[in-house]
Amino acid sequence: GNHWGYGKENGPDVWHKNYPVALGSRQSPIDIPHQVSHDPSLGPIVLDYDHCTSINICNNGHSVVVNFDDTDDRSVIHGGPLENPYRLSQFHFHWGGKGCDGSEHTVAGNSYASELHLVHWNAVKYKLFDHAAAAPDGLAVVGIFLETGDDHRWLHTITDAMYMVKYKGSATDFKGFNPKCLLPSSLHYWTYLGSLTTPPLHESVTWILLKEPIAVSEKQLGKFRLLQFTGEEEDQRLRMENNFRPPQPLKGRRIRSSN
Ligand SMILES: CC#CCNS(=O)(=O)c1cc(S(N)(=O)=O)ccc1C(=O)O
Ligand SMILES: [Zn+2]
Repeated sequence: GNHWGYGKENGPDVWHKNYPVALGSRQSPIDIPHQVSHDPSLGPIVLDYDHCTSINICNNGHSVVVNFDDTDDRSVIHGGPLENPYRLSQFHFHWGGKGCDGSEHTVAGNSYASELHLVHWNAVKYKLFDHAAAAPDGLAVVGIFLETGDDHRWLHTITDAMYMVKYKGSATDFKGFNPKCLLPSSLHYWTYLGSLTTPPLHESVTWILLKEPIAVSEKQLGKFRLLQFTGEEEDQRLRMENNFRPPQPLKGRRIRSSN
């Protein structure tokens, strides 16, 4: 059928036909304006990833995803706007085409080359990820902007594995990767209540966007674009790029800044 994607016929502008919440009141991504209210009561965000266990890296036809064992609390984030610890489930990226930007959130109207999303779920309140993913306080996604510059010394482990997951539906072992190595030096952040940026677009995400981008090289970004939206058996070979949803209406929401 007409599965959702990022093309002309199945892209963000028509997602609302199958996912009416696309027109809802807390959709993501958004543009972060110049002036955001600084909330002194917002504490630091804490990422406890020391015992995290990555399992595999896969191409789900929309992005490249690294999945984690989230059967216990070995890697969680807490603090900041969160009332519970949230368990790391997976991380993935959104990016543009050659020379074009591809972040989802924008800052004062400016896009970055790419955006990394670390997806966490509230396993204190919800038994299953899917339950949390549909609950207003179910998910917490940390967003990190990628800008082009020097090579990122740790991103190589991910870009080097991409030739193994070129086609939709492919996966390969990817153990022992700790995403702490992808964090910028500052954990200052913006936070607001939003949604998944892909269908089902559930309004279940507390977004925590780090202000400081990380630098990756054009060469490393180029390896993302070797991935394909399509499966090995499909005759259409669609390069995986521009897999980002544009900013959505703020609809009166408050965005808070940590400091
Ligand atoms: C039910 C359900 C669900 C959502 N799954 S996800 O949170 O891992 C996710 C989150 C996001 S994002 N861009 O909103 O963080 C994108 C894609 C996915 C995904 O299905 O792979
Ligand atoms: Zn995402």
